[in-house]
Amino acid sequence: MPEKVYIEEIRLSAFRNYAEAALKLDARHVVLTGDNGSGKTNLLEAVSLLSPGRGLRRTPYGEVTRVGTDDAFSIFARVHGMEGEVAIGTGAEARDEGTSRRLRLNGTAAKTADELTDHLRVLWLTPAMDGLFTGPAGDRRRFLDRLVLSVDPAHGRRASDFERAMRSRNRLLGEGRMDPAWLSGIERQMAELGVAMAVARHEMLGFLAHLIEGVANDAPFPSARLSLTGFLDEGVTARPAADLEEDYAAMLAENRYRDAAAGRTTEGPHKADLLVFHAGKDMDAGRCSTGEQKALLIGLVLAHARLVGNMTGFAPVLLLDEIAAHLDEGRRAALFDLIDGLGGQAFMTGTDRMLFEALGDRAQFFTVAAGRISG
Ligand SMILES: Nc1ncnc2c1ncn2[C@@H]1O[C@H](COP(=O)(O)OP(=O)(O)OP(=O)(O)O)[C@@H](O)[C@H]1O
Repeated sequence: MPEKVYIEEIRLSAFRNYAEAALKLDARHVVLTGDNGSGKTNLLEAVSLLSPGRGLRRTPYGEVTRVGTDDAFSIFARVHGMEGEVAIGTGAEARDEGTSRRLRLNGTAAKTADELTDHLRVLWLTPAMDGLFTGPAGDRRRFLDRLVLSVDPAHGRRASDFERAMRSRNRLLGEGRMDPAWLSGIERQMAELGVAMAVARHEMLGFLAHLIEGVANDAPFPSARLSLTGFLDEGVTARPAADLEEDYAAMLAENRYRDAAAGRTTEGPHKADLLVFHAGKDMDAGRCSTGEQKALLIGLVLAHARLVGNMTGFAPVLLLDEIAAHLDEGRRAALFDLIDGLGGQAFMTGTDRMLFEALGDRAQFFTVAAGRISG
């Protein structure tokens, strides 16, 4: 069983509907119940900001800061982390800050938010992800990239470097500057980064497939079969990276005039799509029922959590927003056992405390009402 990482304390200031709030925790799971709009998801969002990126809602930081306050939001947490106890402080520099936040680890300014992954990994499942299988490919790509990022923090840097190179290429093409030497240099860089991204994504699918295979057929959550399409496809696993880079660089060179006319790069890792099949029914997830899709998603997130635990030796912190709402009693109890079996700390929300009864004393229970938390 992987070691447990858990949040011992979290304090919020000027965060969403919280003026000030503090939560002291032991290593158990955390159940937050309260009415709609009371602040349950906001609290999960604060925990999600203990990982790199913009958190589970991906909103600009200016919107996160409490309306009507002059000070920017801040979050402080004490975590029993992967390298022992750590104090994490984060928040926006200024009230209207959109895209950057400061981060201190044990009182010292961190160079990049990636340093957070040395201490804890945070994974989440929210109702906003319910449309994942039927929504745009970009959402599924982002979902997959987050999976990769949680075991391979360098994936984020590769993706942003690729984006930057692609923007330079698009700009040159858009301005009609068809300088072959300059373009070839950029395209070579795009090829290296793009193939590395594709390989990392395929590797993640391989790991997950291996893990899912080991799950019994009668498990309460159906198994997913995953594949990638839209960029290099099967070739990624079958051929050496150097050959794939050659192919992609050649493709980019050949597409220059077409891409100039389209105003964008038409082929690349930014065009990939994650295909999800309900393995038991051999059915495209997008055509499964709402309940089946939710169950598939839960199964996928739990498999991912197990993978992170196996690969790092530490169980991730799980944020499960309204996880119990649409499950019958038997499935709920089975879900809690599965979550507990992962060995980490899970935060779960719902409107009704009764839904979480089967957790018993495996969880600490809190009530949230209008931006206040009580035990
Ligand atoms: N920047 C902000 N300043 C003040 N309040 C905000 C801010 N952003 C969001 N809110 C408010 O926070 C409230 C709580 O939202 P939250 O999503 O946490 O509710 P919830 O308890 O998860 O509810 P539900 O059960 O409906 O999902 C909402 O009423 C929202 O308007």
